[in-house]
Amino acid sequence: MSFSLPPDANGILPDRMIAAMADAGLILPEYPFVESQIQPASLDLRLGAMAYRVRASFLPGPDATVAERIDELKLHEVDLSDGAVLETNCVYIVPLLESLALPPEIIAAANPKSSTGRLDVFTRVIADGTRRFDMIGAGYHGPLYAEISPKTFPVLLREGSRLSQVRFRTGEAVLDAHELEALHERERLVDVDDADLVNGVALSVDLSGDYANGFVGYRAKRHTGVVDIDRRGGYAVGEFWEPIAARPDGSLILDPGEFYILASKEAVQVPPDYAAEMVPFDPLVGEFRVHYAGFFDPGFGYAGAGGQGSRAVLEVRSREVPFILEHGQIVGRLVYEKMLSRPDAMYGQRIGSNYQAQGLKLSKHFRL
Ligand SMILES: Nc1ccn([C@H]2C[C@H](O)[C@@H](COP(=O)(O)OP(=O)(O)OP(=O)(O)O)O2)c(=O)n1
Repeated sequence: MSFSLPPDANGILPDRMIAAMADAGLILPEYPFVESQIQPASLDLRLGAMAYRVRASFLPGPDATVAERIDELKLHEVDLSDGAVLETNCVYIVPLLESLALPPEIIAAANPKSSTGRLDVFTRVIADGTRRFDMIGAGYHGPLYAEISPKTFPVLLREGSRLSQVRFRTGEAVLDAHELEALHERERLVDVDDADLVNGVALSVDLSGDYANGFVGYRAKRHTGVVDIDRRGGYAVGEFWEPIAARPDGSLILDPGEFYILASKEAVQVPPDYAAEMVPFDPLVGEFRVHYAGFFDPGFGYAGAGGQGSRAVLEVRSREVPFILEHGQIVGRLVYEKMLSRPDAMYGQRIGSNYQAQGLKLSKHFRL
C-alpha cells in the first residue's frame, strides 16, 4: 500500500496514519504491533532481545552507525528474552523492534513514556548518523536504539517492554502566538484566569497540598527493590517513596541527587485536534530539571474524554546545589501542536489510559 500526504500538510500524524505508515513499509516492526501500541498521536517503541551495557553514553555523529559504536564501547551483553534487571547508573543500549524508512517530508521525535519518566529511568532514542538524541531526521532509513540508564530504582524489563514513544510530524505543527491565544480563549487550556502564554502555556508547581490531602509530592527512596516495568499496581508506595507534607510557607528544598514527583498547580487540557509537549521553562535556569517525559496526548484532561481537572506530573531533580522551589513557581511550558487530523481514539477513551483525571500520581506500578 502506498502512503502520501497532501503537499501543504502541517501537523502531527494521528493513530490511523501511523497504522497506514506501517502498512506502507515506512515503519518496519520486526513482528506485528501489539494491542494499544499505536496511541492517539504516537507509537510506542518496543525493546529488542538484547541489551548492551556500554562504558558511556554517546551520539554516533554523521559518520558512524550505532552498531559500530556499540562494538567499540560494550562491556557485556544482557539477554532480555526472558527478562533481566538493568542496574542503576549503568548505561545500556538496546536495539528496538521498530525501524524506520521515513519519506523526506516526515520527521520523528521520541520521548520517554510518562511511566518511564515517573520511574526515573533515563531513556533516549538514538539513530544512525545522528548528532541529537530523540530526533530522527526526515527521510531516515535505518534502525532505532534506546539508551537506558535507570537513575533511582533497578528495573526488570524484557523483550517487548515499551519505554519510549515516537511522534511523526510533517511541516510546521507548533501553534504560533495568535493561534495559541485563540485556542486558549476557545478551550481554556489551563484553569487559571491570568494564563501566561508566552512560548507555550506556562505550568507552575503546586506546593500547597490542597489537592492531595496536605501532601505535595513524593521523594524516591534509595536502595529499594527492583521494579518490573510491565507490572501494574504491584508495589506498595511506602517501599519506594516518601510522601512530602506541605510546609506552611509553600516551599520545598530540593536535595541535589534526589528524585521528586510533584504536580502542576494548573489543571491542563489538550483538545482532540491538538497534541502538546512539556518543555523546560527556561534552559538557562540550570539549577533544577523538570520532566523527562513530555508528550501529552490529544484528549488528555479533556472533559469530553473524562479528564477534567487533570494535572501534569512533574519529575524534578536538583542539580548541583540544594534549591528552593516555591508554590506557584513556573517550572515548564506546554507547547501545543496541531494534529494533521483528529485521532480515532483520544486519551482516556481507549483501554489502558492510566493518567486521565489525575492529581498527584505516581507511575502505574505503585498502589497506595
Ligand atoms: N510529565 C508528564 C507527561 C505526561 N503526562 C500525561 C499526559 C499524557 O497524555 C499521559 C500519558 O502519557 P504516556 O502515553 O507517555 O504514558 P504511558 O504510556 O506511560 O501511560 P498510559 O498507559 O496511560 O498511556 O500522561 C503527565 O501528566 N505528565
